[in-house]
Amino acid sequence: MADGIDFENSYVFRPAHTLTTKTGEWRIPPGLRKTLPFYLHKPWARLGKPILLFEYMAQNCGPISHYMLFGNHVVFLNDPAAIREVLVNQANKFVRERTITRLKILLGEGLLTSDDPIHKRSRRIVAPAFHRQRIHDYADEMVRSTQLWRDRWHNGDVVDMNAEMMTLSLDIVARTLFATEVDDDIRQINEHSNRIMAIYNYLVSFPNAEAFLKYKIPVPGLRRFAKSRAKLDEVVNRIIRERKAANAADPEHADRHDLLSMLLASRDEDGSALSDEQLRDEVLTIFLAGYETTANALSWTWYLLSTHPEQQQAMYAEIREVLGDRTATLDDYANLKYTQMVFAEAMRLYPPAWAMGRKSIEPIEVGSYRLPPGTHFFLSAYVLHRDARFYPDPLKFDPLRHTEEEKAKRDKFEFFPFGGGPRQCIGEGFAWLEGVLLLANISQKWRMEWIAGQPVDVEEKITLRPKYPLRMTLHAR
Ligand code: HEM
Repeated sequence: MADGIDFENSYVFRPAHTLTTKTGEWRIPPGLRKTLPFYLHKPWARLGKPILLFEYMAQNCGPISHYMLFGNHVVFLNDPAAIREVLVNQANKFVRERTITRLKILLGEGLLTSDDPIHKRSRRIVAPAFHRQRIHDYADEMVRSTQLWRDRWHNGDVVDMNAEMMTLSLDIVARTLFATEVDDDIRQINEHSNRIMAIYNYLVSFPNAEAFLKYKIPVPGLRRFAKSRAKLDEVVNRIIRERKAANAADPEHADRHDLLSMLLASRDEDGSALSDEQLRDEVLTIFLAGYETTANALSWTWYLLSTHPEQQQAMYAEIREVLGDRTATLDDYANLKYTQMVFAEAMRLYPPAWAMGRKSIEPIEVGSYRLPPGTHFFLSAYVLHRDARFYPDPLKFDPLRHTEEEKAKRDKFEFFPFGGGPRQCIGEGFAWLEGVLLLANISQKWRMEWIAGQPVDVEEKITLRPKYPLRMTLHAR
């Protein structure tokens, strides 16, 4: 907790205290004295900038802090042991938080949005599509896409690297999920999911949007959403229908080594498969969860490399040594150690899934506190990864923080860009492989130079996007 603040007499802060209600006695962490909207005039409580709020809470109230919002208790955790309690040890006492459950209006009961028991079953059925061996099949497609991409650039081109990574990552998802290039269908999925993501914050804040949608009550933002969702349904359902028909006609070639083949073939222990509706939900979930996160991780990596020529050169030296003029493939992954460390360090500073939330359904004991059911818990990899208690000189880009030796010293929840526990990212292996192979194959041919003087900031939407274009000059090697 910050020194020198008189919590007892502060107008902003309130010390830890005991609260007795009809349902029990609770021990509330230190935090804000009044409900959050009361402070909206403060620079740290600006709408749409929750990172500022979380940083402020962690700095002033310590690793476990509290505020009230619309009658709900909200707790922010900035402590690895407390985060482990929520994500792993007491995971069964939590459900998804509203910022994610609201996505159900788009993703239905897919892996990302559902709670147990639906989640457990989906995870069992979808898991084989992400097994190590299977991900290795996808590596070829990742490499092929990247090769085509890097050959399209010209020496001296100036590009917005975020736009480039979004399109490349989309191509990779299209090839690995549907065994197709970015054709008209994929473009439509992309366009309509982007439209929906653009109004995501509005959708989250809209009270009872589900009922408005169900009864087709005409509200402009929701109408736009419903239109895009109908288009997405049409395209995704058609892709699934056509694939099923093709498989029925030619069962021998049903496995096209893509994610969709795996989802169609997967069975639960009792032999049951995903229904058409579940297939639609999972396909859209994997599409959305899989492409923007990786694209943002890579965009931030290029930004850091282009502004740190020494580290960019060190990575290139490794790539030359491991590959010579060969293209990096799956077998090279393990030897591209510095490249892996660069990707890790970029995700430390700019974790694409910058925050996670849970809502408790039982009393929760964490640290020396006890919170009632219905409390919203938030944790942020962005805030914790930049905490000097865990990373000295935290803003310095230093890939050597991720050597095997350093990693062995670290608690899992000091570096958790992929979360943890039963909801840990199912695509983590996929993302590491895509990130490292793409960095190696592009760096082999290109050096990036940052164009000085541009503004750089984060935009904390559902993922951590660059707020402005990341413009850099490409130099052929
Ligand atoms: C750098 C890239 C990525 C990052 C940083 C990332 C991060 C995360 C995180 C932190 C979670 C857990 C959220 C929570 O606990 O609330 C998650 C879940 C998930 N991710 Fe990823 N992800 C990435 C790439 C991918 C890819 C490539 C795929 C699929 C191809 C994917 C699919 C999913 C799915 C389906 C879930 C929900 C899992 C569940 O709840 O069982 N992600 N991701």
